Amino acid sequence: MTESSKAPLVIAVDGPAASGKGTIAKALARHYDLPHMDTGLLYRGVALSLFRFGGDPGNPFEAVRAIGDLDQVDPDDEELRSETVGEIASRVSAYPAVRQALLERQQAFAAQSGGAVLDGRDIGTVIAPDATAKLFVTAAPEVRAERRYKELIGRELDVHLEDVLLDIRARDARDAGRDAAPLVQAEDADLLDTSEMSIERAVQRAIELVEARLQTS
Ligand SMILES: Nc1ncnc2c1ncn2[C@@H]1O[C@H](COP(=O)(O)OP(=O)(O)O)[C@@H](O)[C@H]1O
Ligand SMILES: Nc1ccn([C@@H]2O[C@H](COP(=O)(O)OP(=O)(O)O)[C@@H](O)[C@H]2O)c(=O)n1
Repeated sequence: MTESSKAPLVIAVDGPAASGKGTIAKALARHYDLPHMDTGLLYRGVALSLFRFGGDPGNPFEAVRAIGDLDQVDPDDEELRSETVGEIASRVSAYPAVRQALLERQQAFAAQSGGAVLDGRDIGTVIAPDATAKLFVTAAPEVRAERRYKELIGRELDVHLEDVLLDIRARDARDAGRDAAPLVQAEDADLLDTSEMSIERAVQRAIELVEARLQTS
């Protein structure tokens, strides 16, 4: 096969909350000079619109309607990355109609001609099942809670470690237990447990895993 006929490099990075998947996905995008999509922001955007405009996250129709307001959500809005919005995102993301309505833009991003890196919960299983490399990034819940706690404290938010751990456990259970595109490691994904890894080590390992897949693709 000649260089020009090679399939574009698509990297799927999935995993639970605060496992480090976003950090790894961004680093891979930089390393391979690829565009990156944080798909969690789409679900968080829907959640933030509902939260701001008083919509009911328990109502799938209202959640689908909020997708129409996504373009008005400021990606730098502080609230977008809050635990409250993450919690609402995990509720609305369980609705098949919400997932369906967000499917096309994620698949279009994954299918762009130059390749792409996407991170989320169902990239390797649903959005880009033919991705060149799939990583399932995880870490122990206590480690993830500590990381998220530090991140929130760094943004001067008033949070308690125990509450962050409870939120993370609740989100894990909901994301893994739902019927629609549950959080699950794709059969052909490489597991990357970052519990005892620094960011640098985790990124280095992620690159090694992608390189190994490139050798065999
Ligand atoms: N291996 C690691 N060691 C220590 N901290 C990490 C590691 N990976 C990520 N972090 C930090 O943990 C927090 C959550 O990481 P992030 O990549 O946003 O997770 P996710 O996208 O899975 O929610 C961030 O503050 C990030 O800097
Ligand atoms: N591809 C995706 C990405 C996020 N989500 C949902 O959106 C929520 C927020 O995702 P996120 O990736 O921003 O959350 P963190 O892992 O950064 O805390 C998750 O708890 C999932 O319920 C999803 O269902 N599918």
